[in-house]
Amino acid sequence: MQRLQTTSLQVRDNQLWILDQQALPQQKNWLPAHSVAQLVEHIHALRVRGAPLIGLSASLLLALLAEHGQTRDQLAEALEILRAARPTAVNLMNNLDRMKLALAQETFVDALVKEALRLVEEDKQLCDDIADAGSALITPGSRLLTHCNTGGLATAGVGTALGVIARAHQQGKVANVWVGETRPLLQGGRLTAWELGELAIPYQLITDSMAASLMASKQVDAIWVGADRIAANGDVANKIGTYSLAVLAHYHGIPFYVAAPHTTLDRLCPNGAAIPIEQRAASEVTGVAGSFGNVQWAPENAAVYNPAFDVTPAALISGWVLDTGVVTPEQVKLGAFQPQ
Ligand SMILES: CSC[C@@H](O)[C@@H](O)C(=O)COP(=O)(O)O
Repeated sequence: MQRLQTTSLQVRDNQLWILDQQALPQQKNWLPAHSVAQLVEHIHALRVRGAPLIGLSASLLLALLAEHGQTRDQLAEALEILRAARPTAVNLMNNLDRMKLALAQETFVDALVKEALRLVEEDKQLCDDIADAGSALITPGSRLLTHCNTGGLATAGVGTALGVIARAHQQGKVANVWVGETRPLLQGGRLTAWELGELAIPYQLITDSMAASLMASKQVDAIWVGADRIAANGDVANKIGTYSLAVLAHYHGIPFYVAAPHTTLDRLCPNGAAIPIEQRAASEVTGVAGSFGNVQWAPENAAVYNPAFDVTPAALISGWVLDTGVVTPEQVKLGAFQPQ
């Protein structure tokens, strides 16, 4: 396969490499994702993360394995293992459905490579289209709040919610970005803060629990988040903490927007209650481990609840900003996301 480089994925020497998003921003380590076992482990450890990126990395790996001579049966098995690597983000399943069609073709090696590269190119365009549609909703002088990381690290392009913010910044409309640190794994504090710094966009980092008082003191004009899955009724699964921001925004009369590509839509999922929510290890809540060091603050064997995502009901969302344009609450009620 040709050489390929996005912010956090690389194909070189006919192998897949990933930028370790658990070590950022302190370390910039490119790690091998040469086998299904390696990539699945990276996804579980959130070294590869962000709904679009997970789907793209799995598709690229399948194509590379095909080029390395794996049989159709081996690839079909690999595809199913990759599909199960992350339950909440539907982009993975959507991308792999397309790869499955390519695998069924007679010249499947060629078809898989072309399809994986097409998915990467499409994702860049989806991000650009979301950024165009979303930035039109942002008024000059805006103070925006975002959660988790939805930027170039999480996609092949400029990102989703963060792409909107970056585009609006280019248009001179962003006064400040409030970045929620996003406990427990700090995707906001580590990744979004880093990306905003690289883009020279003014931001201030807050702990998640500071959002309410910021809104009460009228320092937030709009909230922009991404999505891991959008159900047919408009409910949205996204990083844990998104729902509390939506409730707070509703109370304070602040617009709350969800930005995502159409590959995040799951028309067959009737509502948020049907979205599987990944539960994660207690150790993520009882302390920190990894490139920050190894610190445990909770008592040994503390009981922990650690869902990775929550569901924001459609009723709290002001608009779903897709690559196809802005979908309003009225359009969602009339069935815009229902099976076609
Ligand atoms: C463009 S990324 C969209 C979502 O995947 C993002 O908002 C999010 O919740 C990411 O969670 P993460 O667990 O860090 O992958």
